[in-house]
Amino acid sequence: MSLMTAETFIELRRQFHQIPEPGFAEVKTQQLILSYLASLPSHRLQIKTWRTGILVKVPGRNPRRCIGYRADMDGLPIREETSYGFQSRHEGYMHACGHDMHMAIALGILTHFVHHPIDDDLLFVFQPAEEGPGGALPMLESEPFRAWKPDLIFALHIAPEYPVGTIATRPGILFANTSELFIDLTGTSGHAALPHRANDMVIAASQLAIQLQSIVSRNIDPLDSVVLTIGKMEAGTKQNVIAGTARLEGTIRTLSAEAMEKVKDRIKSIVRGIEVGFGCEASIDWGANYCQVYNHPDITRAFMEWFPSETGYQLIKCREAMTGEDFGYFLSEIPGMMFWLGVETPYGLHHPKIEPNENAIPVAIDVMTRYFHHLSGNHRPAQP
Ligand SMILES: CC(=O)N[C@@H](CCC[C@H](N)C(=O)O)C(=O)O
Repeated sequence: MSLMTAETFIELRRQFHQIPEPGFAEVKTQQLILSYLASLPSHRLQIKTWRTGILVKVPGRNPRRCIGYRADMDGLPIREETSYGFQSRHEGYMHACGHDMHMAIALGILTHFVHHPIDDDLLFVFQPAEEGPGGALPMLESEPFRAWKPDLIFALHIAPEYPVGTIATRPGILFANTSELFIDLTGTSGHAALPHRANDMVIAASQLAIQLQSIVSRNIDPLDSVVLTIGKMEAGTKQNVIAGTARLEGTIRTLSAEAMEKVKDRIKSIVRGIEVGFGCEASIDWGANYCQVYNHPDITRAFMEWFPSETGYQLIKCREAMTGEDFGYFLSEIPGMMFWLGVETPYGLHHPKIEPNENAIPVAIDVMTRYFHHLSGNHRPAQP
């Protein structure tokens, strides 16, 4: 792609980066996408909105089928610590999972096909709330999506650990099953000097956090992959008051649905034990649950065979990752695949200092425009 075009989408990414919004509140993000779309020839696009998401159809010349491409839209409640001159303007929120890159790439691919139509229809899906509570499932079930349901669907996710010019994927499971986890404990608060008249939830929560870690090491077959992370713990109100309440927030990741059930059963038993042992009350909320991302084996193998022969980029056959992605819901109904896009940066996903290499944006646009021309059996023009 030409340098000028690459700069357009890098600039758009920077604009998205400054307005990260939580799931189903992507109001400015939706507006920015709609204003960009308004700059394109309107007769080449059909647009529908669904909540804060957007569906854009680019009609083909002689469609046999519809090829879908999805980008997620939401940011994370993380305080940004990058060195960027275009940092988040939304205090306490950040695009720390690359969704700003994902949207810019989707608009780059879309723009190419507005100017260079292929035979097949294309559907671009801008999906809200990937980080939670999960926009993919309700969007998939929505009337606007059902009316335009594609026959195939693709998506990518940035990968800090791979160099720019590299992609990684695999047939079958790419990402794990996930379940959020919220546990509330209620005891009795009291004076810090009179522990015998209170029921301390700091101690109960600490015990619980440690006991939960025994599930993976003692209850799961060592040959299965499971992660249980408590990412946030809160208790009490002041240093000299015994805490009457505590809350643990976390996430569970498994490569099989059976392991997920087993982990949840064990959590219920351990939480019951804490209730009995500490004489407190506990409640569990499983929050948002995502199914695994399962890449269609034939489609993925075909992509992996095509990729090295038709692009100058490097392909890695990677292992499964314990990250989650509600794109798995699209793949549970529509054949397709997802891949990692190398953005080479020392900080990982969800880190406040992550600075993905923006040169990956034209790489991804180049790969996907080439691939959609190939899928549609149409020659791609030399200059996009
Ligand atoms: C790619 C990525 O980082 N995705 C998120 C998905 C979050 C799912 C849900 N909110 C949870 O925490 O279980 C991830 O954390 O893997």
